[in-house]
Amino acid sequence: MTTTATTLKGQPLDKAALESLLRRRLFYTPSFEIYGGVSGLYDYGPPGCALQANIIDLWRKHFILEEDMLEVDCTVLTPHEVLKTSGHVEKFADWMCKDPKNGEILRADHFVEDVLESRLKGDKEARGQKVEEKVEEKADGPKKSEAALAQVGDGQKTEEKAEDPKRKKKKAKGQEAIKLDDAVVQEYEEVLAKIDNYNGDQLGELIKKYDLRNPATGEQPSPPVAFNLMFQTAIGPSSNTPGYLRPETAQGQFLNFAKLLEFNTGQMPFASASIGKSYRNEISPRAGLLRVREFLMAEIEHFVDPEGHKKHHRFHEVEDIELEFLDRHVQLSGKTTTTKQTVGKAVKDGLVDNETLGYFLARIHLFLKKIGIDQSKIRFRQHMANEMAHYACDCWDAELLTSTGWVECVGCADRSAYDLSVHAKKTGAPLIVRQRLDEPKIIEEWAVEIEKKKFGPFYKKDGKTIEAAILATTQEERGKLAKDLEENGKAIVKVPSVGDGNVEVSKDLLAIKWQKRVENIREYTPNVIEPSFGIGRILYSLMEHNYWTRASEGGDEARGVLSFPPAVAPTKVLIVPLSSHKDFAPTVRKLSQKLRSAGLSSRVDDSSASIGKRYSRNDELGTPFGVTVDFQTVKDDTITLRERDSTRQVRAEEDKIIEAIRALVDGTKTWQDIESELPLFEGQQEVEVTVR
Ligand SMILES: Nc1ncnc2c1ncn2[C@@H]1O[C@H](COP(=O)(O)OP(=O)(O)OP(=O)(O)O)[C@@H](O)[C@H]1O
Repeated sequence: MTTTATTLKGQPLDKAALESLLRRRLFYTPSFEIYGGVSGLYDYGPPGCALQANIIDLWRKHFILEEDMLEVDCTVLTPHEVLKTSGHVEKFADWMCKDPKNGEILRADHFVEDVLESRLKGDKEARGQKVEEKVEEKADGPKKSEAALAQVGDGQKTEEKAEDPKRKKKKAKGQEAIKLDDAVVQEYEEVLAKIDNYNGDQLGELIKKYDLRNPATGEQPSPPVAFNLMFQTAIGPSSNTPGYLRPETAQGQFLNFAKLLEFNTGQMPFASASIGKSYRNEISPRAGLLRVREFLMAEIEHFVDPEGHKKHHRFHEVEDIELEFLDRHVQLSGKTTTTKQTVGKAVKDGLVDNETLGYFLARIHLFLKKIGIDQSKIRFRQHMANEMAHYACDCWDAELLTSTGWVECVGCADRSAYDLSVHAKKTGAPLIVRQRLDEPKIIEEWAVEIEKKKFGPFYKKDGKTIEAAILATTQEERGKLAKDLEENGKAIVKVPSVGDGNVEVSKDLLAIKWQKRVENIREYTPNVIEPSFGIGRILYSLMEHNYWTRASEGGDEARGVLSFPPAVAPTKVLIVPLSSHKDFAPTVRKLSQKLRSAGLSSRVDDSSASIGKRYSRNDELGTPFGVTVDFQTVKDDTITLRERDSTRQVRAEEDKIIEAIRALVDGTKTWQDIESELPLFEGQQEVEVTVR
């Protein structure tokens, strides 16, 4: 697998050049910049919006339409009660520590990671080895990238500022070349491989054990404390309904489960899906779009019967797809080596727990491939036990390799029956499936019969608690109670909250009988498999994976190209009139109209720049096709069509060219097909031709 940051053409990635392009072309920009900006908040400009809309469009087709998912759009504002029940109020937190000298707030795991990595880097330098730029780093990686992009800072808190001068000092200091013992190097590497698995105490121990100090001040930060990532608010003017901005779209989907099941005429399995903004008050967001405080998520909740090993009826369609797996045992042994194998084998061998989970991992892979993510830069990493969210029982992340290392872009968790169960328990709403059985089931079991008239008056205020405890007994416990009642006329029931916890019951207050009953309906709480996509992270990775540079003809400055697949490219066609001659205007208008009618977005560039310059401007925007209107067009209605990556051109009548573009955008034809169908055009000289 690729491990270094390279462009699409294998060139070393010049991140600063890419970021300058993205800023210049207004893909995205720091929010509130003229007020100094706020870390972790970004606005998208026109190409960014179009790119995001196209990714979402493909996502909808690939998942919602393909699988008949039920789309919902739930509110961002969420009452406290809901997120308390789901466990987010208590557990949705990261570990944070503070520099005692300058008050800088640090995310504990990232701090440990940063310091150990810079020590390892210093060691490599001391040994005279080549030092690669941060390829195994997490999303909050090299902060310089964000500094270059954003120059953000809200002017309030030290940790909020992107271009923190102390950070520079920290980097400079962190890179000192000091040789470490081989055993220490190995230990550091092991810690880094399982960095996501440590809790707050363990991170605190690592800070002490390795004497990790903030390079900005030379101080050891305070012991890590939990910091809840949710933004709190109050709903309504009286402020008596506390709430939060949702940290995920999932809860709205769970709360609507019963209605969605009914909408689906009671059929299982089924999936709901939602696309919308989520909010997390990240401790120190410094990695551009990779870690922000407001971001677009696309989430699927696939509800499945837990009986029958969570089989999936379309698993056979994906079982031969090969993925790179990084399992939890490998990480725990301190390594990051992946294994390439088919999803079918991974499920068969138990590496991936079940078919439904495996099905979605493969479908995620296919989606990422479709939108143009580099195949050699995708891996699926299994969560380690401590790393898993409080609701998950197994979890795999689709990670993409970027210049800041491997970044989780899609999480795919088996949330078991956790969410539906806790909400049902709290509200009493039946978040269950009632399945009519094909054949009635005869069930033989111990059943409790309570003499209500005597039981209540006998136990008075404790009656309800004791009854609940008896009804909650297992079959085995009931068998023992039945035996005691039969032999002694009385028995002891464990009820911790009453008296000394041992309550005596007698056979005139209740009976426990061996009974047969017929069951026609089976009730169960479905399990949930949840693929959860962070669209911003995918979008940023897509930009890095599709970026490359080609030399201009004069050999001067290399020009950036974003080779997005036509389906996701922000604009599909650039229309370039040869000059501003008035004869071209009607043709350009007609052509734009026809492209619009064919559903193809286009932009006209009738500036006075050379044709080559105008094309290269649009190469930076990732526009895959260009058409030139010249004097020949006015005469015979023919236009040239230029393909962005090869810069090759064909020439044909307008309608044929529009049809060719349509086929190229919807993926039914390749450029090679078009070249074999339409005459090549070689009359036009391009400014840039060769790949550096
Ligand atoms: N702060 C963020 N900025 C941008 N995208 C995010 C952020 N947090 C999560 N995401 C996206 O949402 C997806 C699902 O969220 P999930 O809760 O699984 O992330 P997470 O495990 O908390 O991420 P991380 O460990 O990187 O903080 C992630 O795969 C990621 O693409």
